[in-house]
Amino acid sequence: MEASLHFHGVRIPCYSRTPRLSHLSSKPWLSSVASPSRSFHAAMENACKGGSLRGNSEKKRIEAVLRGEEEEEEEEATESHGSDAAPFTCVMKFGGSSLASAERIREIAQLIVSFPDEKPVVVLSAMGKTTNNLLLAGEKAVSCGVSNASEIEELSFIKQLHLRTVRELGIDSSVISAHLEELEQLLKGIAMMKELTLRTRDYLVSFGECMSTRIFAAYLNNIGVKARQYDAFDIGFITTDDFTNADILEGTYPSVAKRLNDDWISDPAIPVVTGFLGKGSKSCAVTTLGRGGSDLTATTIGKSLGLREVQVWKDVDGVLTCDPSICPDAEPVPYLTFDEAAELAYFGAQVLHPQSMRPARDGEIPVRVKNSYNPKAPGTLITKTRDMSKAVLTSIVLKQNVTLLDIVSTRMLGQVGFLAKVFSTFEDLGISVDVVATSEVSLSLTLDPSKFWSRELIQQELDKMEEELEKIAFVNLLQRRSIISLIGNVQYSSLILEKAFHVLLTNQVNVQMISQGASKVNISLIVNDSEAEKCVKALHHAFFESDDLLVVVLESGFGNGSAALLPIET
Ligand SMILES: Nc1ncnc2c1ncn2[C@@H]1O[C@H](COP(=O)(O)OP(=O)(O)O)[C@@H](O)[C@H]1O
Ligand SMILES: N[C@@H](CC(=O)OP(=O)(O)O)C(=O)O
Repeated sequence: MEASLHFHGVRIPCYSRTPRLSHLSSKPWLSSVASPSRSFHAAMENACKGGSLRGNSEKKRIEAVLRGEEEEEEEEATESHGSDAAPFTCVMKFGGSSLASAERIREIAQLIVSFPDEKPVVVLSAMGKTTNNLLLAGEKAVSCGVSNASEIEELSFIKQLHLRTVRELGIDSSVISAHLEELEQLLKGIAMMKELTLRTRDYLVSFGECMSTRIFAAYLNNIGVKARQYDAFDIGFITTDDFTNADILEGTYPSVAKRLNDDWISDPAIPVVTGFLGKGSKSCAVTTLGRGGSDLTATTIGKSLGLREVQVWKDVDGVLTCDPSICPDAEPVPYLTFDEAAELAYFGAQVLHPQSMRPARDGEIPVRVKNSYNPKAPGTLITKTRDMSKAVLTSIVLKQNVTLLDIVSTRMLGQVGFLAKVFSTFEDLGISVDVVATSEVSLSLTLDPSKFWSRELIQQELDKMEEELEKIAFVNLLQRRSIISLIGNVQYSSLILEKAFHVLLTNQVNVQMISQGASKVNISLIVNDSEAEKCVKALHHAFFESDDLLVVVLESGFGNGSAALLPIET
């Protein structure tokens, strides 16, 4: 007997390759899925010239949106996504780990149709480790010579993975063949130029998401679920021009809502959108939102459409009490607030993109972190508030390889404007500060060089910063430090600190700086890199795995629990 599922009220057969939703529209969808967008081709032609995605008219349109001159259109868009007839219910975002092979893609497609009441917008990352491979291929291309560019190992790997996947899914390879050819041309261009600018790097990695979404949309159509592929840079994702780490601009929200709603109204089909990508507002070139940026794409669409929920599907059972590669016994955390999740992500938990909570918090759109390998697991639900009365510690996060800076004023006590001068130096140099502890004449702070500096320039940037600060202070720069962040309810800070310092003392670790942020969800401890993992393991054991300390782990079942620790009533 043929297995079947119901989706949007329509019965569809599992793994059938015959489209069954033709009554939803008279437009032949598959043909447009199969051909890469024209703007993409135009961009490819420009790639080695460092060209942009669109011509002048597009640039003018973006500028007009940014100036607010398309307000009428924006208002309409906002109205339409707020109405009862809103076509979409949620975003379902799948990361690279969920899309590693044809088999995984089949499972994800089945997972999507197994929620018949959902009308999702699907956001996808690149398949498996494709982004890493694209970056490696780009780096190799810089020095390998034009004649060797086609032989780069990572290029062969990317080609094999994508061609094998389309073959195994029964999709025509034309869906991605133009992209694969143009990717090879781009690598030859990089080899010829012997340089890989940040702008070209973004363009290079965009191939990953552009191909995965085309494959997935074609597969959905093949099994009878009508789908439409979108490149985010073509549907209104407007960003700053900070290549490799761009910020989403406000104009994105109404533009994306309008495009997705309008398309659905004229021809209903599940949108399959590239994660991680945008279009620079000035350059009109492809930008990326920073590693792991598809989470941000998902929450941006969630806010843009005012959806009920954003689901981010990973390869773990939700946000865990610690990075499982450090603590294999880490447990899922059932509930988090946006603030907790944002701190956790910002201070290094790879599971969520650091900026991804911002649109969700602004739009009050709940975010659910789920496991695509274990869909029945409840996952983690992230909302604006949660019952914090019993929550003490939620998660432990480690951020390694940070720089600690001790700055002591050369002037006497009471010097006015010392802190202002220090921070204006950072501002002038474009340096981001993470954790700060201060007295009147001295301060300690941590810098995260990986965020703002290209690797080759770190030392020059640090030297410049020292030179500037030494005009007003004694400066001591300490590298290879780690921030251990204790995320939870800082109302219980004495309990958390008492326990944490007991663990650190037992392990003979000296804390070099401590900071409790105004967010009331994070206490940060700075230790040497070399001791950091040992500390995290010991802290996790004490807070989450041990029952001999003065704690009891509350039931952490989804629905009534919280991953909390409480003092035992004595
Ligand atoms: N606190 C944490 N909770 C859950 N996962 C974490 C945590 N810290 C680090 N991770 C890592 O994050 C990974 C999931 O994030 P990511 O690789 O970005 O997923 P995807 O590519 O599917 O979006 C997990 O495999 C896990 O190893
Ligand atoms: N593919 C991009 C964007 C992304 O979000 O990936 P993932 O969801 O697999 O972390 C990256 O690897 O950074």
